[in-house]
Amino acid sequence: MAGSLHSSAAERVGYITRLQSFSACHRLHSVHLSDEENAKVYGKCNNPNGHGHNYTVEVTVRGKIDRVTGMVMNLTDLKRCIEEVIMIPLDHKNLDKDVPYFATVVSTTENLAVYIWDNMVKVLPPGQLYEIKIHETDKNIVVYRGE
Ligand SMILES: Nc1nc2c(c(=O)[nH]1)N=C([C@H](O)[C@H](O)COP(=O)(O)OP(=O)(O)OP(=O)(O)O)CN2
Ligand SMILES: [Zn+2]
Repeated sequence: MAGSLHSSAAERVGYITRLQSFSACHRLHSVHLSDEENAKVYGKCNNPNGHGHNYTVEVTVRGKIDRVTGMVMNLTDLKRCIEEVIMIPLDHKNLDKDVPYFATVVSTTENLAVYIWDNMVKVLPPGQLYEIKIHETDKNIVVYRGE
């Protein structure tokens, strides 16, 4: 088809997403703030006893749909990456105490998305990671695209 965006020679781009749920506890507390400031900024989420979430992460990869395989990437490979980057270090963990990154970085969902992004790019083919979306609760959702 002459002039078509998707002539037979063109490559099509697709987005594939895999969902992964995990459970973890945390406390919102910044090392850059006093105890009083922490209590004021984070309220109940600064309670020293912490609290838990059942997080759901959406990992989206963008890439050319390979003509031969029909895939952007094999979802089985993405599943392996998610196991390594999300499940092993984060599931059933205390984010602040068990994950060294969060010793000095406050464990907000924004920072959790950055942590997952930074580690996911290390195990995925270059330039393929498109988006990390985290559902912290049914109502609280964070998106990070590496900016
Ligand atoms: N910008 C951010 N704000 C807040 C974060 C965060 O990660 N980024 N996190 C929290 C708390 O950790 C916690 O997630 C809040 O939980 P909660 O208020 O219970 O969640 P809901 O709003 O969904 O609950 P409802 O009380 O039913 O509305 C706080 N802020
Ligand atoms: Zn929380």
